[in-house]
Amino acid sequence: MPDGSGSSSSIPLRQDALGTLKASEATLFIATPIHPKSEAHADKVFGRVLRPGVGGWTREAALAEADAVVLRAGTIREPDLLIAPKVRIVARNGTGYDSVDLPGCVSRGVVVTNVPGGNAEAVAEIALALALAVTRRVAELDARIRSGELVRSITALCPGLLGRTVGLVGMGDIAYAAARMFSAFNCKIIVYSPTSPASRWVKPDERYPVPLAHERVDSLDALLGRAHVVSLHCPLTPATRGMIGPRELALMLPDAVLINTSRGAMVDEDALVAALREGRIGGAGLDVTAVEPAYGDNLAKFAGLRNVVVLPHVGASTDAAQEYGCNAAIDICADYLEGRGARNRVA
Ligand SMILES: O=CC(=O)O
Repeated sequence: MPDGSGSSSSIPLRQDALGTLKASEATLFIATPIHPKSEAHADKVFGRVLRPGVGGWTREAALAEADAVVLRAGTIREPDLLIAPKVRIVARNGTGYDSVDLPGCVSRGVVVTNVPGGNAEAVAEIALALALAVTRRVAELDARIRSGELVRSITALCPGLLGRTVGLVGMGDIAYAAARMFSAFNCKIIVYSPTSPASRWVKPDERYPVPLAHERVDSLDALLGRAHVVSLHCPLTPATRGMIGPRELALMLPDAVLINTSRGAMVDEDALVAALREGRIGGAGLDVTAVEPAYGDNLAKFAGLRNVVVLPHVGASTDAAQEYGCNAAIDICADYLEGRGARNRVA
């Protein structure tokens, strides 16, 4: 994963070729709707804000005019870049940037940025919510009583979360926030990351003034063999795509629960469904699926599985996270166009 210090590409940046531009005279393209307060912020900062489907603008026409793009949901791919000759920056509100064609941007001198950490607490909350929902059978029992079934409490026994071992894969801001939250349930935190330095896990920060008790394990296999909850918190890269497949599922404890709030493609869903159907693991909580949106046929494979809770990729969808992250992406675009550099640059 890039370190955020910018790429060393020899391709000249569009910004350098075109010179700086006042945001108040520039055009911002907001690719998909963002938090209403951030929509208003964009209108204040930029001279013109274009939104597909608003004021007669199509996505194509707006891209052709835009100097900068703010991306929340959706993607910016090669065909978009081909029709966006003026775009100098794509600013993603979010941690992941797999939705942006990075090589395509780099080859055109377009800078890409993200907002790391801006939604860490929000995503961690959803990881915790999913872990509770699955280990306490919340969604299953709700669905059963609503369908008219009389459920006696003695038939609803479950392992619960208190004191269990939570294995976090990844050591970024989201994993850190998740570790703090799971710690409140007296969980033992074990973490595995092939790449991350662990500095902030031992140095308290202002939000968590005591060092975070955790044990770092040196392989994914070691984590899978011990964790009652396995929670994924790494970016989707060629190395992490399909990282949880049949072999890894077979290494998990028989009552273990898999939580994925990162990217669906990190899990081999067919192997996961087979493991769940055969009762080889305890359950799964998925905020992300291989094919999104989680709707209609995309969800068919999970039909009838009571031990799975699926959400429509809402980890980052709190008011606070969205307003903060979208405002940050807008400000990053303005700063960059006006010559103050590209904060959180990933390409
Ligand atoms: O999915 C959400 C993000 O990338 O922040």
